[in-house]
Amino acid sequence: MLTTPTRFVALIRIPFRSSIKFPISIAHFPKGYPQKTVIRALSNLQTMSTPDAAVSATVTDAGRGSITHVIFDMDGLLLDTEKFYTEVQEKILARYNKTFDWSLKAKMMGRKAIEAARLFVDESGISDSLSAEEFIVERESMLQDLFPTSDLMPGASRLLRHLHGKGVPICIATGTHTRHFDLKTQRHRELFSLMHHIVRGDDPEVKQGKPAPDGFLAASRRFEDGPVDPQKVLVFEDAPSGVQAAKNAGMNVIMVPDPRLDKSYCNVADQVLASLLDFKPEEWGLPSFQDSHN
Ligand SMILES: O=P(O)(O)OC[C@@H](O)CO
Ligand SMILES: [Mg+2]
Repeated sequence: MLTTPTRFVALIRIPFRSSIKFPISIAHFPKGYPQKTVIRALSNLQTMSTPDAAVSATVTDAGRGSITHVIFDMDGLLLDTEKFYTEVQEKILARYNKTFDWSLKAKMMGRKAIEAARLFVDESGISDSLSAEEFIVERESMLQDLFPTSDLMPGASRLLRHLHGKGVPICIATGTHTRHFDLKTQRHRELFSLMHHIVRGDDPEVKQGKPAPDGFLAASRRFEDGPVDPQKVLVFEDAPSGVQAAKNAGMNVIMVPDPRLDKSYCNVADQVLASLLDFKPEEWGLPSFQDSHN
């Protein structure tokens, strides 16, 4: 169960389909929020439907104002590609009788390739045998055949089509370089054509990779009416570095982490969801879904 810190947070524990009814306990709301805002935020939460388990639902800063633009991360968030990196990195480490664990994975996710590679060889203790550059070359050759088979994450198509259909400007800001982007998205060209624009890891305006805000700030500038007030931007991310990059850009961020990621990495995001299917657009001032996925 993932929770996020208490800053302007109503930390709500609502056990679903359980006999015990916990009272809704409010951490605290900043002074001066109109009573109706607090009540609206709580009533929205009470209508959240998440099956079967108690969930710690959080809504930060209920008066944060409505979202007008949405920026999506790609790997691990829209596309189920992080598993390919894990698989290949495990194979490479096995050659050195080492195992690849999630604490190193958590640091690498979302970063530019060379930055992630340096972390990999250094923290695995193999830099004397394999340089970061050699690791990238070897990893790329192994990923070439995997990337074109990339599947969408649950709820990705539904959310992108919903927001696009309602006229909400959406785009992507990814650490992935162009050559890999084309491979990963080749089965999903029509869906990705709904994006207003796409900022990739090798974009000239992205001087530094996540957790630097460069990619999200460049993405914000390229909307029709950009640059957009960061308070009006909602970012979706799967990686700690990406969440931090969004916060560094002054934006709102929802984290949808791999369930194997230690929850200590999930306490920076404004909201944490188990899946895009659990996202409630109306909580953020965006048009609600007509369907209900569950
Ligand atoms: O920024 P995203 O799309 O997650 O790309 C990360 C990718 O470089 C692999 O971790
Ligand atoms: Mg990602």
